[in-house]
Amino acid sequence: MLHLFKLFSQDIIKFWAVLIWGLFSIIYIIENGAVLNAELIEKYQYYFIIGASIILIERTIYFLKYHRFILLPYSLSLYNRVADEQKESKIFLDKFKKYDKKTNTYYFKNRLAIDKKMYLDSKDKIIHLLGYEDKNEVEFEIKAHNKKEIAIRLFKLPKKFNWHIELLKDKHLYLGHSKNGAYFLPLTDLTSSICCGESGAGKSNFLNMLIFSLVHNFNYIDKLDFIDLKGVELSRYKLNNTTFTDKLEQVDKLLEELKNEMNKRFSEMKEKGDLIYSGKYRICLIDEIGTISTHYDKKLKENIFNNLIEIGQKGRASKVLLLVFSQKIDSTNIPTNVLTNLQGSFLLRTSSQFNINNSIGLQEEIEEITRTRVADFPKGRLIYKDGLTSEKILLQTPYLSQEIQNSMIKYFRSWINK
Ligand SMILES: Nc1ncnc2c1ncn2[C@@H]1O[C@H](COP(=O)(O)OP(=O)(O)OP(=O)(O)O)[C@@H](O)[C@H]1O
Repeated sequence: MLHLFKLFSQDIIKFWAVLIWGLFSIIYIIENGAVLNAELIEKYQYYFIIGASIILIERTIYFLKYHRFILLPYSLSLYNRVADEQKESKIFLDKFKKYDKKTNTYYFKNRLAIDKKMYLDSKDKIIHLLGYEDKNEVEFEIKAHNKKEIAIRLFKLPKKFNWHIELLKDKHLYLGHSKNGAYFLPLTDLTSSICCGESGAGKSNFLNMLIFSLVHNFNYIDKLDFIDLKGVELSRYKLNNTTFTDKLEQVDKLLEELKNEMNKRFSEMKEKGDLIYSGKYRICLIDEIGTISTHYDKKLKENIFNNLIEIGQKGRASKVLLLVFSQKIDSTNIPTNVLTNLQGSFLLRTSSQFNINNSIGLQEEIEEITRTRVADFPKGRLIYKDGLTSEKILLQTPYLSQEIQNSMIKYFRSWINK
C-alpha cells in the first residue's frame, strides 16, 4: 500500500509540475512577458486550483481502477538490475504503462529491458493477484511488445459450444474460435499438416469439422481422398468428389496416383511458367497413420511413406496436400521424414512431451499463448501452428453431435451429388 501511495504521489507531482509550467507559459504570453508577481498569481489562481483538482480527481480514479496492475511489478518483484562502475547494482522496476480496452490487453514497461520469462513463470500468481483465481476460463497471452514492453492479454475461450452453418466460408477453412472469435484460414494458406492428440481429445470431431469446410469449398477442390485403415467414419461422406480407402494396397495405389498427379502438375506449371498450380486442389486425409506403420508388408509401407515424403515436400505449389491425423507422432507411428515434411500442425490434448515438442515446439512458446497445460486441455482445445508463418494460435473447436454430422452430410449430398 505504501508503495502505491509513493507511486501516486510521484505521479501527481509530475502532472502538477506540467500543469504549473504550462499555465505559467500561457500567462507569460497573455501578459506580454510581464514578470510574475503576487498580483498576477492572484488573478489566475482559480485556473491553478481547477487544473490541479481535475488532475487530482483523474489520477485518483486511474489509481483506484488500475491499482492491481500498478502494484503487480512490485508485488511480484518484476524488475531488472544494472551494475554501475562502483559495482553497485541499480534496480529498475517494471511499470504498468497502459490498458487497451478493445483487446483487454495490459502493457508493462521497463526502462532498461523487460524479462518475459519472469512473467511466464509468474502466470498463476498474476492471475491470483488480478482476482481471477476461481475463474479458470480466463486465458492469458503474454507477448513481447516493442523493445522494452510486455503485453498481457486476458481473454475467454468457451469450453463447449455447438457447431452452426455460418462457420462455413467461401475460400476459407474454419479452424475453431480464437481469442478474436471465429478463425478462418484462407484455403491458399493451407499446407500439408499433422494433427495429433490423445484418445478422446476431440480429433475425430475436429477432423469432421475440417471436412465440412473442405466440402463447402468444393468449387476449388478437385478431389478429397480419405484414408482410414481402422474405421469407417470417413466412409459416410459418399460424395461425388470424395473417395474412401481402407486397404493398404489401395492406399499405395492412391498415393502413387497422387504423386503422379503432382508431377504432372509440375510439368504443366513449368510449361506455363507458373509458380503455383492454377487448377484445383487435391487433398488427402489420413486418419490414424499409426495403423500403416503396424502393417506387416514392409515393402508396401516403405513405398507409401516415400510417396508421403515426396508429396509433403513438393505438394504445396502443385496444390496436392496431405492432412495426417495421429494419436502419437513418435517414429514408430509416423516416420520422422514424413513428419518433418508436414509444415503445419494441430495439437490437441496430450500428455506426451514428445508430441508437444515435435508438433508445436518449445514449452515457452506454448506458455506464451495459454496458461493451461496441453495435458489438461479440454476436449476440442488445440494449438494450430501455421505452416507458412509458424504463428501459434490457441483455438477451441465446437462440438459436432452425431445428429449435426448426419444432417451436414445429408446437406452436402443434396447439392454435390445432384
Ligand atoms: N470440441 C468439442 N467440444 C466438446 N466435446 C467434444 C469436442 N470434441 C469432442 N468432444 C467429445 O469428446 C468425445 C471424444 O471425441 P473424439 O471422438 O473426437 O476424440 P478422438 O480424439 O478422436 O478420440 P479417439 O482417438 O479415441 O477416436 C466425443 O464423443 C465428444 O463427446
